[in-house]
Amino acid sequence: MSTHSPVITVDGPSGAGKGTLCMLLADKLGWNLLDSGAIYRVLALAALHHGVDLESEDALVVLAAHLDVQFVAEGDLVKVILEGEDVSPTLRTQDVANAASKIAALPRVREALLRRQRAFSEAPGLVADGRDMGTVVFPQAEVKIFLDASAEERANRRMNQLQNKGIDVNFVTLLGEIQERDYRDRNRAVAPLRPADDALVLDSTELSIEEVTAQALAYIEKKLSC
Ligand SMILES: Nc1ncnc2c1ncn2[C@@H]1O[C@H](COP(=O)(O)OP(=O)(O)O)[C@@H](O)[C@H]1O
Ligand SMILES: Nc1ccn([C@@H]2O[C@H](COP(=O)(O)OP(=O)(O)O)[C@@H](O)[C@H]2O)c(=O)n1
Repeated sequence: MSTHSPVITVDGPSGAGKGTLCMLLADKLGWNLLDSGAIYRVLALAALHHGVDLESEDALVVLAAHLDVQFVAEGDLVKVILEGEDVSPTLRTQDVANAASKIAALPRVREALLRRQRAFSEAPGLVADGRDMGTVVFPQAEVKIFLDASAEERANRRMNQLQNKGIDVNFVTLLGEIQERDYRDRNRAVAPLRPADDALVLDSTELSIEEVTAQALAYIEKKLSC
């Protein structure tokens, strides 16, 4: 018999702080964590490795069905192993992000990845980070948060993040890429980026990570005690 485990979804555009918030929430609650963007990124990387055309939906669906990926927790970090190789550093590059956003617009690719994402929902609970967690993947989730911030602030955060890793980036290029990805994510025909009707919309433009976490935790406490 399958038992029901609670789910908290955090959706929003790139650089809004979803990954940061989800990691803190999963840690604080002792719940499982799903970084659904990593699944789209890993499929994009597999396509690039195997020379699969990013517009070939048929080939991508086959690749998705046979995707050999493992997420291995190591302390605070999650190592991503694709076909036996640790691809964690490559996975976070802008090239892979842009490729992920292209394949994510294909309906049958999204369909092929649904079961893999839902399998993360296990006791004692799940914190799910993505674009369509509250609208499509876990529409029954007990708590839904949509985390947003201005495009400029998100590009700034991403630039600092990349610079801290020693990667030199140009703010204007980064902002352009983020806006292009936002546009594709918000306007695709299937599972577009949007807040679920029952989501709390949190604008983090003027908020610190601590303030966002405190507001999210207060909302979660209220929703889970109902
Ligand atoms: N509220 C915030 N204020 C300032 N920086 C933030 C905030 N939230 C996250 N960050 C930083 O912004 C960067 C992007 O955050 P991340 O959690 O990866 O965003 P997302 O998962 O939405 O793309 C990280 O370096 C993170 O430390
Ligand atoms: N649930 C999800 C998660 C990611 N994605 C796609 O995958 C891309 C990479 O997602 P990500 O969450 O790793 O990206 P960032 O927010 O970290 O920049 C996004 O731009 C989306 O196009 C999606 O379509 N649906």
